Amino acid sequence: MLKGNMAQGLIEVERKFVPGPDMEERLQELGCTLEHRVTFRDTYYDTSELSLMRSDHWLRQRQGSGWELKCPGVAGVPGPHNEYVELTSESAIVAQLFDLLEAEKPEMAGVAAVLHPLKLQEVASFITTRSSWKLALSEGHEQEPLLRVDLDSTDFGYAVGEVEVMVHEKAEVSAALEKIFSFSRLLGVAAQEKVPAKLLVYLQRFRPLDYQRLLEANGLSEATGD
Ligand SMILES: Cc1ncc(C[n+]2csc(CCOP(=O)(O)OP(=O)(O)OP(=O)(O)O)c2C)c(N)n1
Ligand SMILES: [Mg+2]
Repeated sequence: MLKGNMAQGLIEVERKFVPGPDMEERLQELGCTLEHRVTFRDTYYDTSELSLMRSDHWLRQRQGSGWELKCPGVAGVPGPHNEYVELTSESAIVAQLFDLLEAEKPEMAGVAAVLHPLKLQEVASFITTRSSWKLALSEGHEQEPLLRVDLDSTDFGYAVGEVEVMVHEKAEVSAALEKIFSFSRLLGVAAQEKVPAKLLVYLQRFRPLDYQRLLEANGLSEATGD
């Protein structure tokens, strides 16, 4: 489906966890430094049949950073983590959308211009307040991909953390997973802990019929723990 990831987008390898009350202190003890605190709105789009989400593709516009399409990853390592290719170039996103939705691709268009012809509508919109942490690198390891931790809380009262490494190639995924798992252990995250994405909790609460549809489509039965 996707060819070289270098040109197309980065691979996000991540693991979510339930943040405890003293998580920020714990991160500092473990050598993390605060990068920033930000607040942004995410708006997700799909067809009325949820064609994108049902095939594990997630299209959103994030306030301040533009369009993004997360596509299922390529390494296929099973476990309590996620691996997605993130497309952020509008032309790559548009090309992928037309591919997925089997429509005739226009010569040139931005994502906003193709929403209507592809029958893509807003399905969720919520605000996240995030603190972003990064693990300070030891000397001589400048080449290594950075480990990041985000602590998120949403305007609908859900909090989730994630330990994340971005890599360029499939071959780097397993090393990234090692890092994520060993750091998660230090954070005290239970080995098989599975924590739902903000969007899935949003859909379950506010669009239960859509949520049900998603569950039926791709076995997300454990997504929000019921
Ligand atoms: C059980 C289960 N969980 C998640 C998924 C995938 N999924 C569900 S919603 C979804 C889209 C949202 O992804 P997420 O990482 O939760 O977003 P966020 O942390 O806000 O963005 P970032 O800043 O990291 O880019 C995905 C990939 C799945 N298929 N199954
Ligand atoms: Mg994430």
